[in-house]
Amino acid sequence: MITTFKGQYAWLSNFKRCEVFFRGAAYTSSEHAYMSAKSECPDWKAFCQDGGNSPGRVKAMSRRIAVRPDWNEVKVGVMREVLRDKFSREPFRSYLLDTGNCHLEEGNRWGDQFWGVDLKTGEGQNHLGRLLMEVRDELYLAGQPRLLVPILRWLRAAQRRYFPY
Ligand SMILES: Nc1nc(O)c(N)c(N[C@@H]2O[C@H](COP(=O)(O)O)[C@@H](O)[C@H]2O)n1
Repeated sequence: MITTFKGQYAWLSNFKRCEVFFRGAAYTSSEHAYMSAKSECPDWKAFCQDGGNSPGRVKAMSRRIAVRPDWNEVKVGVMREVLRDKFSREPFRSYLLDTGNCHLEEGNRWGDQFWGVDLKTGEGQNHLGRLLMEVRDELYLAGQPRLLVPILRWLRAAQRRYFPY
């Protein structure tokens, strides 16, 4: 079970610098790309595309902008799209596949119970970890014979549920 995206698993964090192409633009982390979708304002897009702004600064500034009204409905889809791009490329593709079928969750101390799991309370919906496992399954299943895909998908989900290590 991987329960924190730090140290040897820091590459799973959205704050890890990497190349991401998202909706026609290049970004220097999945956090930059994800945050860019919070607003269609050209100044905001430019701010997110500027690799000189750290992921933490982009996240902090996103609290000060007028976020699109339907953000809560679309944000999981945006994150899925961003992660698919990040992990389509090496070395991240291989790093993710090499985690096998291990359970992934971003344990955190910044109180995020939506994307991760709050280490103080043990509570959290773990949407980031769930999306990472979904993208990993897609990459894994893409290399398998098509006829076996439904069975393998079911087996992987069952294995994660009963043997998360
Ligand atoms: N503060 C902080 N430090 C990190 O190291 C993180 N990985 C994150 N998490 C990311 O923050 C994003 C959520 O932002 P919203 O709450 O949707 O505005 C998401 O990318 C998390 O992975 N935060």
